[in-house]
Amino acid sequence: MSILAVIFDLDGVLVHTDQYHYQAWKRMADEEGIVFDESAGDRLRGISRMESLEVILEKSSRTYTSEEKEALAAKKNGYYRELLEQLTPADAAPGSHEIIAACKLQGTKVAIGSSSRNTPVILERLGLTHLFEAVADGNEIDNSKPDPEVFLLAAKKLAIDPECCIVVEDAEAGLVAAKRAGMKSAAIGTVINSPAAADYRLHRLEELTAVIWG
Ligand SMILES: O=P(O)(O)OC[C@H]1O[C@@H](O)[C@H](O)[C@@H](O)[C@@H]1O
Ligand SMILES: [Mg+2]
Repeated sequence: MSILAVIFDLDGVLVHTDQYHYQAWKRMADEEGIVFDESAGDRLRGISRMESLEVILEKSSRTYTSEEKEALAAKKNGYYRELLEQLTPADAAPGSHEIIAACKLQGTKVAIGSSSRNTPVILERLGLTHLFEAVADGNEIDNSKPDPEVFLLAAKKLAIDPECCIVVEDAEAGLVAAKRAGMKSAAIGTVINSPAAADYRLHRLEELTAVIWG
């Protein structure tokens, strides 16, 4: 089955906002006196804001009410949005423009499949919004990765069969979601070193051209 569409995860694939997520959670965790480090940060890749908070609170000695949790998540998102204000088109990950341009040239559709509710803001700041035929994000789904919902929604918006899509992901949760969606997957970033459910491993985004077109 040939590949007719590429569905890109956003944070940690097309832009380094995975680092901003980490910094914003770290600021919140420090204020709460909760231990949080980069390996814990890797567990948050791909999962929703509230699920991320639950992972962080596992290390807390006290319990939080749901109102307190909402307040902590909102605080983190405020810190994160402050960091997003620094983003410019120059912050698109190396190779992003090239791989999107190659897809356009070949007639391969491109979409975003992200758990983030900040996706529209990030794409705007990067000046990338107009390049995607479909965007599926955290504002439109009930279940975040590893559930396949966001990728299936992207494929539906593209009107392309899931089996003709390849997902590019930096998160274990996202690779599992791609598999559950019946899609191919390519891992990039630190996840390439773990026994993830990926069909391909990329050291650079440009390597995707060889995966799709040989
Ligand atoms: O808080 P946001 O922007 O809606 O992001 C939700 C999730 O978006 C994903 O893209 C990130 O990998 C996760 O770490 C994050 O928790
Ligand atoms: Mg990601």
